[in-house]
Amino acid sequence: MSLTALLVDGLTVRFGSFRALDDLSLAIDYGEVRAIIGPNGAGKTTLLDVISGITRPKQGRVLFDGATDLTGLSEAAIARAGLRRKFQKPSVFEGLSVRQHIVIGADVGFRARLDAPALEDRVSEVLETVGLVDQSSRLAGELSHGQKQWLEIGMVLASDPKVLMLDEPVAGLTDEETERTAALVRALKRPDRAIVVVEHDMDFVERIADRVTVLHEGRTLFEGSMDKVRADAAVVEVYLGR
Ligand SMILES: Nc1ncnc2c1ncn2[C@@H]1O[C@H](COP(=O)(O)OP(=O)(O)OP(=O)(O)O)[C@@H](O)[C@H]1O
Repeated sequence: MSLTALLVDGLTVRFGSFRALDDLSLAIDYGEVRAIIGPNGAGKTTLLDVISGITRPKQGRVLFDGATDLTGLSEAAIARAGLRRKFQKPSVFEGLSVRQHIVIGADVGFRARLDAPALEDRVSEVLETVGLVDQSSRLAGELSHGQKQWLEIGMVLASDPKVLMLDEPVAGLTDEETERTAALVRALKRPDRAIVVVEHDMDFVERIADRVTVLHEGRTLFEGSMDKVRADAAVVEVYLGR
């Protein structure tokens, strides 16, 4: 295993003549929680779209685990390699139970198929981690917005991802739900996993991120701890000061 989980190398994505990503390079290590922040249109979602195989770059590549170039692979192949994403909008199956969701996540996701007892253990462990044990037989459609977010995190977690991407995990959550989500994200940290979080809630980012990358106009404006990010004049100018 390489120390670097994701090496983003000279990525350029164009929509017409507009560069959503402009020769962007950055590295994300195993063991860290990395927040990607920046103003609307900075390219955060586009970056996740390239990593997860939804958008093809015009130039550049994304190396996973020091060896695999993701930019030529399908979304399914990238997911199978262990890179998983929770999208911004919750999209649970309203008529399936919480438990069934986690089984689906474990079953379709697990790189080595689990036998029945191992699957059972995995599902129980994930329900415990995301705090939904008491809700396990409820229908997903009956859950609160926060619980739906945790359920979706549970689904991706069930596949034991090497790279976990969370797109705005606390948008629309109450303060208490946001706090619980921060504790959850910290609990998902592992030496053999990289966690990448796109978020606009700076207090949340401060609580979860080991390092923060600030994007602006498709490029890295600043990278460092949240303390340093808050103190950087250029970041305050284009984003935090607004
Ligand atoms: N399919 C597309 N076609 C044309 N333009 C696009 C497309 N997808 C994104 N863009 C543009 O690329 C730019 C970067 O968008 P992106 O969604 O990556 O920004 P973001 O940093 O995630 O913003 P936000 O915080 O608002 O989610 C935006 O100006 C957006 O309008």
